[in-house]
Amino acid sequence: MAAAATSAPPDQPPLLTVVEVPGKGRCLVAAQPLVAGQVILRESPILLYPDSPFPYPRPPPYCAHCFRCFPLSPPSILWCQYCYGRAFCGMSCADIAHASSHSSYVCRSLAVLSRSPLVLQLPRDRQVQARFLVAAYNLAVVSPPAFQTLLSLHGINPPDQDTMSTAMSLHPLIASLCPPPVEAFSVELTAALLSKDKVNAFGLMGNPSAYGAGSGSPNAERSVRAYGIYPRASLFNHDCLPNACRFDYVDGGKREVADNNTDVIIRMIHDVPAGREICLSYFPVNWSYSSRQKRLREDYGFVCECDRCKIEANWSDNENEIGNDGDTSPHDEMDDGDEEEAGDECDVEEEVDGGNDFPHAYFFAMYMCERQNCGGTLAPLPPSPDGQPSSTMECNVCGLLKNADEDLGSADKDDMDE
Ligand SMILES: C[S@@+](CC[C@H](N)C(=O)[O-])C[C@H]1O[C@@H](n2cnc3c(N)ncnc32)[C@H](O)[C@@H]1O
Repeated sequence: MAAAATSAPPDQPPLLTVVEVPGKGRCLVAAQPLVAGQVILRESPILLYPDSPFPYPRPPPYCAHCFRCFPLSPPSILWCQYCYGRAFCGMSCADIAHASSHSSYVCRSLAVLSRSPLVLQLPRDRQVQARFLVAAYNLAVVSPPAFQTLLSLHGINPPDQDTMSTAMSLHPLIASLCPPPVEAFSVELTAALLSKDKVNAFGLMGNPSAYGAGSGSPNAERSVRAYGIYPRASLFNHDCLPNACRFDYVDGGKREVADNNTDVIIRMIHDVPAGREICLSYFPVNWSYSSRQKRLREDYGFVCECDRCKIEANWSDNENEIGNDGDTSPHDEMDDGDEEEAGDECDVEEEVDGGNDFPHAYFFAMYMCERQNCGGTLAPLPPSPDGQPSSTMECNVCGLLKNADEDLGSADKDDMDE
């Protein structure tokens, strides 16, 4: 086992240690006891790209740099003066973007791709993958060290058939329309990048767009707005009963302020002792055993042997398929979850009542969001500065706040923060 400390404030001991475990690769392990609600990692992305097909939607729903929703009125939108294919919420975002995520390479590429009939007839997922490839090759130009970091992340090697065929279809398109100025630009590199994206991208949840479907409705659901690559957060392995979960607050903070609103924040769900591996769930925790196993095998290349899977492997098919009503639209913890491929739900209430063969009933009762079709996980808000634990639980998908037995509603969060 090789170990290396993760970064922490210089004057404080590290919270997490990287450990190499055969069969799992790198794992993040608690370097000291960690408590419920504790923020164990806050990290900015090295790469971000929108979850939207071509062409860029008009009116644009969010800033192409900070990904915050444009305000309803008056919409202060600044179009890129070169391609008119991207809009920013002000000079500050536009200036930063032109030096990074919207460089002249991206500007030219997106302008061409947005008008290409070949691209426009691709399935939506492929178009989003084309956006990822442009963003990834751009990273090689604007930040070679960050590109090397991207390449150092885990990927399925050799890439699976699906990734290889995506690479074969997108690579020539990107090569012929706008070849990126990158050494080693090849279909193999394109496939490797797509594989890193599949395994490591986190979906950033936005509030409903000011212009989009459901706008203005208090019941409108949050949905994935963009994807980000976060190198340290990518080291968390999966467990079907995670002890930590991720949060993001894309629409939070002040517009035009570099306040890292696209950071990912990992918080502890409950206390763990030093030495315990810290894991996230790569998709909603209420997926059935067969859906979880399928996703992990096909997209992440491993067979899950966590404690929960060991128990559920012995359940009858009927028990595993409980709650298969087919109308779920869960949002993945790490990515958007291909809603059409979303897993069957396990009917939690039935299993909680069921008793002995469901030892993880407590987890579901305590840490699953109760809102229908949400699928989010609850973690306490961070402890107070003097270390007092918070009794308020927050859902990492819909933002629901719940205090012991009474719901506070997400609208009350700002009051509580003050
Ligand atoms: C996001 S990466 C996590 C970090 C990774 N272990 C590494 O070395 O970089 C996801 C990959 O980690 C491995 N992995 C994650 N959870 C695992 C688990 N519970 N059992 C075995 N392998 C796992 C799989 O190879 C998966 O594709």
